[in-house]
Amino acid sequence: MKQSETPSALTILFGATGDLAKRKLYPSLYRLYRKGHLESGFAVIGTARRPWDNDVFREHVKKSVMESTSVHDKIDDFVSHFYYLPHDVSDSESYAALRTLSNELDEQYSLNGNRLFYLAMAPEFFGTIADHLKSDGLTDTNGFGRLVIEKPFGHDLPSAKELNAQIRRSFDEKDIYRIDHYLGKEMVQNIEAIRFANALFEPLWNNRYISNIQITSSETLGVEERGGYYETSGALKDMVQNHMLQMVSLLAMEPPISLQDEEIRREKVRAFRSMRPLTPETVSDYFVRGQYGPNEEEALPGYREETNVNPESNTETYVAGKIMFDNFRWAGVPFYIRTGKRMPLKSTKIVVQFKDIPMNLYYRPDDKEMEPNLLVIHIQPEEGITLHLNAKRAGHQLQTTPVKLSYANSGVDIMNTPEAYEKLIHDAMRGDSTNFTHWDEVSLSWSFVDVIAEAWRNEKAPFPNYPANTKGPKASDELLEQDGFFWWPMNMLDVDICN
Ligand SMILES: NC(=O)C1=CN([C@@H]2O[C@H](COP(=O)(O)OP(=O)(O)OC[C@H]3O[C@@H](n4cnc5c(N)ncnc54)[C@H](OP(=O)(O)O)[C@@H]3O)[C@@H](O)[C@H]2O)C=CC1
Ligand SMILES: O=C1O[C@H](COP(=O)(O)O)[C@@H](O)[C@H](O)[C@H]1O
Repeated sequence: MKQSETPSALTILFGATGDLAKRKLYPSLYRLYRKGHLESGFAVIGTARRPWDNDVFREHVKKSVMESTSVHDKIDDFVSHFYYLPHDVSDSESYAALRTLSNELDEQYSLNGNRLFYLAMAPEFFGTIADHLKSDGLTDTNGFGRLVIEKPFGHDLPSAKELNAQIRRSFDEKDIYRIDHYLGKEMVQNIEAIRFANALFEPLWNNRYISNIQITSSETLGVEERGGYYETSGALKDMVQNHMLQMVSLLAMEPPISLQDEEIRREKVRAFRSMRPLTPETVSDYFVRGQYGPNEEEALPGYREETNVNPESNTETYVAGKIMFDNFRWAGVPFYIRTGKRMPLKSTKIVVQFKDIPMNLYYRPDDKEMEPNLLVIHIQPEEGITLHLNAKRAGHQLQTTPVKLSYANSGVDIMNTPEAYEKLIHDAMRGDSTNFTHWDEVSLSWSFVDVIAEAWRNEKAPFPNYPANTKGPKASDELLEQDGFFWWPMNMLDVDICN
């Protein structure tokens, strides 16, 4: 579908007074508006319990946009499309009022009955809201009715199944858009283009030429004010079950026969299915965990000192793991992943390490081993690609020197890079579900992660095991050392910005 073909639609936002709406959703809608993607008509109804009115809500939306960008053209026209309805999600009467307002706005803005129901609320409400939307007639229009839901989708496979069954009572799978915001990131979407639009890589994309793949997503922040949620989640469920495994599946999948959403999904699901399953006995061979402790020199608290965290908490704030695929393409190639809070760097990168050449004809002046070729995909904060090669050292017949070929989204490109949420909201409006997670992917990733979570629940860890603002527990390095590898240092891999 072309960018210009965004249909007119009413967005009904549950959780309109919340943090996600303020920080991500309103600024993203404004960016879509400024780029002209909402020209065919739009209106937004925000709902939450707070007794706000349209004016208070519009001021709130305006403020959130102003805080996120220095460009504010036509902001008053933009916010004039926003309406607020105080609403308790478990109260039937609220839905009658919502239906009346929706029908009025549908007519006023000629929205053709198209509706996007965006649930930016705690997951325990998802089932109730979906039920009411159907039983109280909000889905009963001639246009589309799509349900956009935030993570977490359950906290294990049984709860995810239950939640799925609940929302499927009211919505078909094709109308359910499960958000994984990593799939909206420009360079995550670029993984497919790098693989399938270059003659150079796809022939090498297998166990004959690749020795291992490393994905790192590190954060400098701690849990901040989300201790309550994080205690029930930990890094495994917060980051690995969704974002990390999604990136793994895009790297491991077979080429799809087209870029249609169902074709890509089919290949991702096949990749998930070929991940080697773990057992309670093998978990510790493949996965390790960590929890940050205090860093007194830098006055950083440990995880156990954070608000709403149990002082004896066994929750992991760091995970490193090795994922093996039992299929022809990847047999023997480890995919290493690691993610953690309170690390020294905010950075997400993928490193594809190629195998060494079979025989070395050159040497390095410092007697070091020649470095392997690396393809580095910089997801954030910088966006780009770097290819690490070896070239002849000028003036020396037999010596090589490492060189980098870099492409970085910079200047105009980076300013035009859509925010992940902007892209995903736009996709949901256009009915493109490629970058949303299908139930099959969710259920397979929970099956994989549940075994690890269960093993860890049953065994107390020697936490804390890394000080805040350091690179994680020793066990993470050992995981690779036992296979003869090491984590490529993040700072060494920084992309050179070419303007
Ligand atoms: N914040 C973030 O960065 C991210 C959040 N998410 C997910 O997004 C969702 C929302 O998160 P977040 O915005 O942080 O949460 P908040 O706690 O900030 O917001 C929750 C919202 O729900 C409303 N609410 C709570 N109870 C009811 C009720 N009974 N009836 C109607 N409205 C109610 C609250 O408004 P009121 O009190 O006025 O009723 C508020 O608007 C969660 O699923 C979270 O996991 C995902 C990724 C990142
Ligand atoms: O979903 C989540 O992601 C963020 C990290 O996202 P990023 O885009 O900043 O990399 C993480 O902080 C949060 O705990 C988790 O819920």
